[in-house]
Amino acid sequence: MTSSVGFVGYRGMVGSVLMQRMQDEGDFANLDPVFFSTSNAGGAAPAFAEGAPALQDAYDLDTLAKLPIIVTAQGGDYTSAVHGDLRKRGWDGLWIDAASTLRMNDDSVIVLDPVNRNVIDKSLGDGTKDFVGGNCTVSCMLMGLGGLFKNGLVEWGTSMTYQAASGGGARHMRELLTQFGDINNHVASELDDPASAILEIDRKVLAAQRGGLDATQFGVPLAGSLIPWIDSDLGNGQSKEEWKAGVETNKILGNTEANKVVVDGLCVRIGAMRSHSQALTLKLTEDLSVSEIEKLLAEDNEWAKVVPNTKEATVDALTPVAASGTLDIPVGRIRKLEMGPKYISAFTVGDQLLWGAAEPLRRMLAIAQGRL
Ligand SMILES: NC(=O)C1=CN([C@@H]2O[C@H](COP(=O)(O)OP(=O)(O)OC[C@H]3O[C@@H](n4cnc5c(N)ncnc54)[C@H](OP(=O)(O)O)[C@@H]3O)[C@@H](O)[C@H]2O)C=CC1
Ligand SMILES: N[C@@H](CC(=O)OP(=O)(O)O)C(=O)O
Repeated sequence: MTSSVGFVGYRGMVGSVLMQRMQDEGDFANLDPVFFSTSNAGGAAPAFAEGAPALQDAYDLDTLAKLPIIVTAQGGDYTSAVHGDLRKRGWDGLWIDAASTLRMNDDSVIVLDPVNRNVIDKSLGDGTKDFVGGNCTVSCMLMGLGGLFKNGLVEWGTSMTYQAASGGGARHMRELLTQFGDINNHVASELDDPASAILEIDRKVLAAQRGGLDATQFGVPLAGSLIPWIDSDLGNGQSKEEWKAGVETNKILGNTEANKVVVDGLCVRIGAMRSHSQALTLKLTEDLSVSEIEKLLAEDNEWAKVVPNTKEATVDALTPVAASGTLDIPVGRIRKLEMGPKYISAFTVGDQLLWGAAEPLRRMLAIAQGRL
């Protein structure tokens, strides 16, 4: 039996990845989609959804309230504007959301079913109605390192991230590419001349970065540089993105104050396109061998791909270029650190639009409909 599902934000960047994954998996055969728009109510539904009604007004609570399930990738402002009012009028459908707005509410669950299917199933049984995708960095880390976190083998962890431009949105990705192009244009003639002096090229690049690049989205140049701060300043030296690592990891795992794992580190924006990477230092609760650790990680879920800790395998398979556009979460650079037998390093990469955003929502919808 099919049921109606409302989709808000279907044409945005995260929404488009979600729609593509749903088409790839044949999900639309199992539901009657109703598409919403904040800007084009009455317009045509997307071509891939044959027979779907015209676009509905995403702020029309009467229409939204008729649906048993709403999936939104429209963003936090939309969630804030609509979710509370819908609930106030008694709507008790399932709200599946990509935005962070509701994530840390007591009555919401952060969804990442390969890691916390038990938490999801229990909360569905208990009547939870709000299911929210996790922060992209946290979700990608837990997909790669689930075998350690889920088995209670991590005493604490620190993650140093290398986050892609896509985390800011589509305009940020465009800005990065424009900056790369502008930098190249500044030194194109020198690059064409093999005899030109590299220090002169470097001087011109720096001059462009310091004054000649459009940095409207990121605020400062990203191309050929990096930005060691992501999201807002919490006022205690920590960025909001860094705070999410600890609180969301523990909420996803269903940990309590008694068994909470401390996770903290620095979050850094780099000039990658859509895959977030992170270098981790973990203190384990046991002295496990590297091969035992690799086995636990590889066997935890079908997407975690252990990369042997060799130079060749690492540069080939453990990069944003290798991971982007795939559901694989490569995890490598696993070795014992000099600090002692319980201290290990790891490096993991994941497409932040897939496991970092769209895929957990797609799978939550399938779980809610009893298809997964
Ligand atoms: N970017 C990311 O990495 C992640 C984002 N998220 C969450 O998802 C939310 C949406 O993010 P994202 O998909 O990047 O946002 P986008 O800006 O790509 O899309 C959001 C909305 O903008 C409107 N829009 C206006 N102009 C265009 C256009 N030219 N093309 C497409 N859409 C347009 C659409 O609404 P309409 O059709 O109604 O006009 C669309 O649904 C975020 O706010 C965040 O809460 C979560 C995890 C990761
Ligand atoms: N903050 C993330 C992207 C994101 O949307 O995160 P969240 O879903 O936690 O707001 C980044 O910039 O890479």
